[in-house]
Amino acid sequence: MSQYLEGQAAIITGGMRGIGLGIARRLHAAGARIVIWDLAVEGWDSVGNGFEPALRQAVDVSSLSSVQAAFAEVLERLGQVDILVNNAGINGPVVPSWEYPADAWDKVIAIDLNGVFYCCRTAIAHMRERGYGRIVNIASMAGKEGVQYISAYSAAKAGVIAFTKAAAKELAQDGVLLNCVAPAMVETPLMAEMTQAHIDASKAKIPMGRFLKAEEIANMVTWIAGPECSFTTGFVFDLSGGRATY
Ligand SMILES: NC(=O)c1ccc[n+]([C@@H]2O[C@H](COP(=O)([O-])OP(=O)(O)OC[C@H]3O[C@@H](n4cnc5c(N)ncnc54)[C@H](O)[C@@H]3O)[C@@H](O)[C@H]2O)c1
Ligand SMILES: CC(C)C1=CC=C(C(=O)O)[C@@H](O)[C@H]1O
Repeated sequence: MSQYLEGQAAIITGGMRGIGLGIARRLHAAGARIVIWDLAVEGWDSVGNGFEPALRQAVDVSSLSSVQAAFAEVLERLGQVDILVNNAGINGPVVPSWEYPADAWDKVIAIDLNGVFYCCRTAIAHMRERGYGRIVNIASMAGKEGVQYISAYSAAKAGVIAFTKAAAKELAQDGVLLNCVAPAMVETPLMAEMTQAHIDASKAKIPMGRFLKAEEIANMVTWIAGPECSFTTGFVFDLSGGRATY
């Protein structure tokens, strides 16, 4: 029996660690050829990570030219892109919005929102031509609810959700499906940037009473990224342990 994503080519941004690495590992196990995009891609540990990507590229998703150059190389090397997972992201300062430094705000929006747009814009042209594509954007519960003291992050993730819905409607008849996932907290280096008080408060909101695991996101993303997800586009799939039921 063939694997779910046999032979498909998948780009995962921010794939060197954390949630992105978990998604890359799971898509690889489903048969996909993996392209890792991250700011730095040295020091890949094939044994520890459990697989070898087809390609690793140093890409800054907040730079359209960096994204376009890397995408062109992927097409040269792999011939196609079936799946794009926009996972790269940063948190930024944990401060009240009226004290939020403007340059830090711009950086969070540049990576967490503009980066998703740049990668989608670049991949969509190719996917439309082929009449097939699956894009999964990693948003956050913070984008649905708005979380205090991380206003730029919350705004960027809300933007990712709205962008996904808008573009999904534009592409609904082209075979290119865009969806988001909205995870609650996962224990990664990004979470460690929050204050302990915020981490505790976030956990307290989760009826299941525990943090989410990267593997749980990866399992959901794998289905959304494949052909069995055929009549759902522009949707926000929650991973919230019962926190969000709307
Ligand atoms: N950890 C959580 O609790 C949580 C919850 C919900 C959503 N998310 C989202 O999941 C995604 C991954 O988060 P994580 O916890 O694994 O974070 P992480 O910090 O562990 O990993 C993020 C990766 O993105 C890369 N990256 C950062 N800026 C980049 C750029 N400009 N270009 C390319 N790569 C860049 C980093 O180098 C890193 O490898 C993020 O979008 C985050 O917002 C995380
Ligand atoms: C910044 C990041 C680790 C983050 C903050 C808040 C969350 C929440 O659920 O309230 C998380 O989902 C996560 O995105």
